[in-house]
Formats: sequence, C-alpha cells, structure tokens
Amino acid sequence: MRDGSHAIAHQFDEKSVRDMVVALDEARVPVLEVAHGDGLGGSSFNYGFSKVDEKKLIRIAVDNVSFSKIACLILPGVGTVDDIRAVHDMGVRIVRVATHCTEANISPQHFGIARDLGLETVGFLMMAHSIPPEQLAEQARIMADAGCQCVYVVDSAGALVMEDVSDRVSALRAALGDDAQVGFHGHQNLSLAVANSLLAIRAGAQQIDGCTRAFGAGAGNTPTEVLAAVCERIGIRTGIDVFKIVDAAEEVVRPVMEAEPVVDRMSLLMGYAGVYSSFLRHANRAAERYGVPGPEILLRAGQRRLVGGQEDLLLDIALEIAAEQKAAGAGNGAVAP
Ligand SMILES: CC[C@H](O)CC(=O)C(=O)O
Ligand SMILES: [Mn+2]
Repeated sequence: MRDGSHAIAHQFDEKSVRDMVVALDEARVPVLEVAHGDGLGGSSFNYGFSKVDEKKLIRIAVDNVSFSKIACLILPGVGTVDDIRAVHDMGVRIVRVATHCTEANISPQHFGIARDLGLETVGFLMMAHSIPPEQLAEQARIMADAGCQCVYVVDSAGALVMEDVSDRVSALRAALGDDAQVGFHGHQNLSLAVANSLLAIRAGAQQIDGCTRAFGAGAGNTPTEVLAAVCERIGIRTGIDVFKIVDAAEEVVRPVMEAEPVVDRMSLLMGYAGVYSSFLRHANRAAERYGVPGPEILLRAGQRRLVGGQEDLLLDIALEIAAEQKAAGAGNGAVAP
C-alpha cells in the first residue's frame, strides 16, 4: 500500500486500506507496508498531499491484522525519529529506513532508535542500479553496523536486468554474512520484476517485496500474487495462500486502483533511462502543464541522475524544454533526445 500510494497520488481512503489489509492478512502475506508513498511525513508540496492522514491509515492497518506485521517506510529528513516513536506506539512492528544508495550514512540514528524501541529494522538502498555491487555492499555494511537487520537492493527505477540483481544481492550477502539478511524490491518498468525477484532469491535474498496486482509506482512492482504462484510452482515456500492472494488481487485491490500499472512509453523509458518510478505522475503533470513531451523530461532526468526528493527539478526540466521549443519556434512538437 505504501508504493501503491504513488500510483494514486496518495489518495487512499480509510475503506480501501481496511479492505486491502483484511484481504492480505487473510492471504497470509507476512508484512504489509502502509504510509504515504514517500514514507512517513511524505505528505507535502514536494511529494503531494495525502487525502487521509497516514497515521489514520496506519491505525486502521494495525487494528485489522491478526497475522501480518505492519511496516512503515521512512526517509530520514522527510520523516523524523518522532514519527518512528509514534508508529511504534501505534503497534507498527517493522521500520524500513530508506536512503539514496550512496547515503546510508544518514540512517544510523534511525536504526538505533528503532532497535532501542524493539522494532524490526530494514534498510532500503534506493536507486541501486546507479552504483556497482561492491559500492552498494559498502553502503549495506554501514546500515548493518547501525543495527539494520535486512538490507534491500531497491530497484527504484526498474532498471536492473537479471544478473545486475544477482550480482548486487551476492555482493551484499558476502559483505553482511550472518549480520543481516538481504532483500529485493523490484519495479516492472522493463517487465522483469518477477524474474529479477527469482534471481534475487537464488542469490540468497530472504525478503522480497511485492505489490498485489503490481499496485505501485511506474509500471508497478513485482506482483505479489504472480510471485507467490511462481514460487509455489518451483518449490519455494512463501507462506502466502496463492488462491486467496489471487482473489484479493482481482476482487479487492483492482477496484481500488485508478488504472492498471502498465509498461507503456513513459514507464518503459523510466527503466531504460534509470529514473525513479515515483517520478511518473510528477513528470506527466509537468509535461501537461508546460506542453512539453513527457518522455523528453524523463530522458533528461535520467541523464542528470536525479534522486528522490528532486521531484521539483522535473518542473525545471519541463521549463527548459519549453524555452528551447519557444526558441526553435517548434510549438509543442517533440524535441530529439
Ligand atoms: C521515495 C520512496 C520510494 O518510493 C521507495 C521505493 O519504493 C523505491 O525506491 O522504489
Ligand atoms: Mn518502489
């Protein structure tokens, strides 16, 4: 539900969250993540305002599970340690601390406080495609040393292709040993999220993220029901009830979605150019507002290696393209990359 929040511009309401939590709990999905798409405290001008305060949604989630643990994501600086304390007091069991993949050094305080509170901890190294496996492993070590119990390779842009994933997971496994588990978070922008997740498992990842019906940013995430079915077919036990999660995907989650996440021109280019999946709606809005081609915004965002938090720079890029179009007298026509 946290990544799905991006796909509906953070407009979840109480009933949708309650219905999804009940269905996923019944399907025995071990962990459910609830928060604004950009994590605790994400509701803002830069990221987009939530329709319903995330704390209300988290409360509903906590009150409606009997099996699943509720997790919250936090980006240090967007959310604060006070948010960690607050969600702990509400009954959240897992805190997932996300940083850009070169900035693990902003996470130790958050891991320390989470562990002191008795929370389970996960580290999220976002945009993992943008640095090589050895460097990513060094960053993972920083998180593990700070008390993180599972470090994720996060393919925020859906840009990793097969061995890109297993190489990164193997590097983290080697660097972390028994100190922390390794996880993988995939996006479908190049249609590889399920295959990439299997490669992650084969390389030793023990926690894998999914979104039912792929309900997440960009072309969506690894569809939980597909991954659960594939795993069962090849003898990997997930504990998820395949028939119940398939029903939940069709009958509960699909009706909540505005549209099915698809690999179309924009989301495919995000994977191709290495652009944050959560930038999709921001890029579409900037393209419409300034009458410039969305794909061109994405290609330039990829060239500039924009990171999460730089959503506002998509507007700068759109204005720059608009100025170029004006200077060239090209109206609204496409600009060559
Ligand atoms: C900004 C948080 C981000 O959406 C986390 C995530 O799911 C990712 O990087 O893929
Ligand atoms: Mn994501």
